Amino acid sequence: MQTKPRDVQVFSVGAETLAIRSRSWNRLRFEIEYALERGTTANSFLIQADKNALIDPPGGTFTEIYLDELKRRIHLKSIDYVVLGHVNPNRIETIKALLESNDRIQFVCTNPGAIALRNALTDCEPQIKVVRGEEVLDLGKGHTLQFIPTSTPRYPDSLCTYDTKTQILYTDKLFGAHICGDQVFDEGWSSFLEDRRYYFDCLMANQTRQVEAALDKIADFPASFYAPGHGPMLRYGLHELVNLYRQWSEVQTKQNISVTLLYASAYGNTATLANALAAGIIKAGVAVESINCEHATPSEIKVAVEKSAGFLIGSPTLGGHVPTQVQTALGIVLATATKSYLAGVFGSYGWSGEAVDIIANKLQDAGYTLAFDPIRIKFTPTQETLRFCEETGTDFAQALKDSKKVRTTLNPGSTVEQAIGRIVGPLSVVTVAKGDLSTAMLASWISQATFNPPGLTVAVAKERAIESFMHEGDRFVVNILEQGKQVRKQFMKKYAPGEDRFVDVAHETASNGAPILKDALAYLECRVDQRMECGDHWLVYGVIENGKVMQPNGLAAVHYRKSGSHY
Ligand SMILES: Cc1cc2nc3c(=O)[nH]c(=O)nc-3n(C[C@H](O)[C@H](O)[C@H](O)COP(=O)(O)O)c2cc1C
Repeated sequence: MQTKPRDVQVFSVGAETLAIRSRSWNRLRFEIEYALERGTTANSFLIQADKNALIDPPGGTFTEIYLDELKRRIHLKSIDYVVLGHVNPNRIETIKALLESNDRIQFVCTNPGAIALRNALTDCEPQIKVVRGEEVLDLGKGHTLQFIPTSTPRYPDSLCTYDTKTQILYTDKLFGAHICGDQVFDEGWSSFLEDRRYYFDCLMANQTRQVEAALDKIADFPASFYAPGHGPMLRYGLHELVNLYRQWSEVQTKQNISVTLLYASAYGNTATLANALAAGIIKAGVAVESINCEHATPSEIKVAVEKSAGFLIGSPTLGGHVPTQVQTALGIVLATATKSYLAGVFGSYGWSGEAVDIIANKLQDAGYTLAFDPIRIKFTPTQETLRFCEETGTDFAQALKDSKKVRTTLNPGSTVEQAIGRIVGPLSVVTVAKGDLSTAMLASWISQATFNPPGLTVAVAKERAIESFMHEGDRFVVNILEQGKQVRKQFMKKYAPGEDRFVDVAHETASNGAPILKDALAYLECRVDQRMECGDHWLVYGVIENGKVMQPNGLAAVHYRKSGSHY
């Protein structure tokens, strides 16, 4: 893992335009969108024309190094505008520091952005230019800024900005990726595809209606490149990624089952939990429609609930209460959803946390089944609690699929199904560990794939918890089990979200960090080289870097089946 200190990279990306990229080489935060651990960049931009505009200053972790670098390029006092693609609590620290040097700054943002900014800056009266879409901002020297509000549940104040001179479209959250590196543009763009897809799955897939609307809006602006808030700029793979965003969105819209995810979040903690739950649900092939209760109309909520088979309600506790907007949403749910809907409740709290219990009790009193114990998380969620939420989301989706009796496309009892059942593989336990987290999966869809380099493939169901630990560059161990030994039993049971898979299992740590089962016949230490999306599974190709036979006289346990419709 990289241990370089944070730094700031400055690069000219167009006439009078600098990209100022604050870089974190390590995982920046716990939110699941950072889980691939490739670091990130917080991209800010400076346009120096007759007037000077700064776009998207970074969050508090970068304030000092960012301002030091910025001061080398411009007197802070000569900044006229700060354009905000969205306002979040994180960014406020840098905004306050900018205001201390220059109280003349005019902020440019949407109306929800202005409200958030005024709430966060209680000890001053920031000058704000609210944009709704028709306004233009003339900076001189040909730089005219146009604004495109692209509100989403997660970022209701989201704003894209277009500069007519450079034809740069500043896309903020859209088209980002959490990757850190020296590369400013996306040369060899397809090599970032896994990161972009992961970012989409975590942040966009639960709000595809709004993402598709945003894509339609920005399509009208001829862009030389897209400048997202995180990761490399999009020049070479621009059209391809826009098409992929459409395709990935369409996959969600076409799912047969959907869940409505209703929440409110004053400080972002409940929203983070909502995102992790959504990622777990989506991974299991069930669509999610996220609704931020603070910004949704009653009819939007009603329509979403009517279309779905289950709902989740998330709420912080504020002043011992459920915020009014969540209460209203709850009322609509109670009036709309039949008792067959599967339900779940979650929320972040500070000390008493009544909101979650109030909602859970109301739902239970009304006769709904809660699919999991209400999740209450104190203040900011940790890496473990977010994993727990993700797995809970997956179980929730599975329960819905079971209740709807979603079947494989194989015809039970057919000759094809029986023939497929004759495909055999070594019964194994695949193990992984990352930071404090570890997990395992019983697997038999494993096969040697290459001689040079030595490599194998493992088919991992999309909803499997271990899937999140098997991205490019991740390490894993295949423990091949021995015939006649009963190791498999421990791994055949159904685990609760976050449950430790290694209790009472003799194991040690491989040089790649993953657990080796001491009772295995042999083990192979692998590095994920590629993964391929194949229907309901990911086919993971791993290069074998180390391995050992532990029982030289033993035989591999082989899994014989009568039918190809189960493992
Ligand atoms: C004005 C205010 C009132 C709060 N009241 C309560 C409370 O009564 N009980 C409680 O457990 N936490 C309370 N909290 C703590 C929040 O629930 C906690 O910060 C939580 O993480 C907020 O979740 P959010 O980020 O999703 O808004 C309060 C926080 C604030 C700012």
